[in-house]
Amino acid sequence: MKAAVLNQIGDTELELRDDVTTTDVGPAEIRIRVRATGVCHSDISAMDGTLPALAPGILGHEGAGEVVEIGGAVDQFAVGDHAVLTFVPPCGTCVNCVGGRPHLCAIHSIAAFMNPRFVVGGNPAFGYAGTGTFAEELVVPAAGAVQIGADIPFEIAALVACGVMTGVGAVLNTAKVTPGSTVLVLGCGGVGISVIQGARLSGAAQIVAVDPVVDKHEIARHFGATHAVTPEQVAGLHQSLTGSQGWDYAFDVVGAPPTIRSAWDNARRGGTVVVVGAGRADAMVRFSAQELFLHDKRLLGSFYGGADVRRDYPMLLRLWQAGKLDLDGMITKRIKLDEINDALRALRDGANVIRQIVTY
Ligand SMILES: NC(=O)c1ccc[n+]([C@@H]2O[C@H](COP(=O)([O-])OP(=O)(O)OC[C@H]3O[C@@H](n4cnc5c(N)ncnc54)[C@H](O)[C@@H]3O)[C@@H](O)[C@H]2O)c1
Ligand SMILES: [Zn+2]
Ligand SMILES: [Zn+2]
Repeated sequence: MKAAVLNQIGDTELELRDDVTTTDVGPAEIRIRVRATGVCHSDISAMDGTLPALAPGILGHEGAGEVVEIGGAVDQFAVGDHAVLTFVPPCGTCVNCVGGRPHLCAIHSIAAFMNPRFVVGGNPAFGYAGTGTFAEELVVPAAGAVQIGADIPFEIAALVACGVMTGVGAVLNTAKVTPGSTVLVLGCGGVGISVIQGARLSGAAQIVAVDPVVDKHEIARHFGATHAVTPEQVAGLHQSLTGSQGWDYAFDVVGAPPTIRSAWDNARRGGTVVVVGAGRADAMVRFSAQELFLHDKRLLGSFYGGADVRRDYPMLLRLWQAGKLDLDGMITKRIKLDEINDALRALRDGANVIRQIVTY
């Protein structure tokens, strides 16, 4: 089959090949024919070494498709089912799963680092984050997919698998934004726009979107931002909009020390700071020992939007069906796998794209 292969960490291009295969479907696994996948910044972060990944490998982790084969012990899927993938398949029995925090389950994620599920030119190759949706087919544990209705377009379903779950989930599950509150969102990519939509759904009274790419400001307003500015303009709004008190909630959706620091500085005393952006392991953010207690702020990390995928994927798709969550509008461009390197370049260069979707 066709797939885009990352040969080594540090490569800026993926190699398009048509001789890629998967491993056989194990008893507790399923084979999915990928029908749509988004391109997320975390794919670029795998290529440049910001986030852990193994090479050779197949990137892509925001996908949806059709079940085409099931293992002997799988009873929750049938061939022909439509499904959304997840890069954190919950094992169901570990302390995190039992404790109601299945997005922190590491059982399948660790296994994915040890068990390559692709074969490229006769050699084993890893699926990024246990997935690998830049391939026409992939094999995942049955827990790595959630069944959806056949009436939901695959491109809409794909968005939910990472960006929308992460962004809306950071608002609803992690921060628990309350009606009437004020929200600052740093970064207006696919995940940041999802944070803006989550804040709008939560009834936030003021949503200030920040992005250096001015063309994204109008898009941010379309999705619910009440104000949209460049990073340089934040200080002015801090004064004029919040009376120099700061915002109730501040989200970093970039993952760089300056934006994390800005989220902290711009949250009000007693406010909530949420780090959604995924930064490098060696990038440090400085806080004084005094400010951490004195301002009584909540500094929260948000991994995968605190997702309980079996609860939250259907919830997000119901919101879309009800016209309350705009997913169609997040698709800037539909492309074929052959154009994947252009799409990665556009995202890396900060072009005016929210989500580019590969359809198969
Ligand atoms: N927490 C998680 O589990 C999780 C899941 C998915 C993605 N992520 C991370 O979320 C981040 C966003 O992902 P994305 O796909 O939306 O990326 P993206 O590239 O589409 O968007 C990032 C946006 O940040 C903007 N930006 C750059 N510098 C800025 C600054 N100084 N101030 C404000 N905005 C700035 C860019 O112009 C761009 O619009 C990435 O770090 C990604 O790896 C985290
Ligand atoms: Zn992602
Ligand atoms: Zn678990």
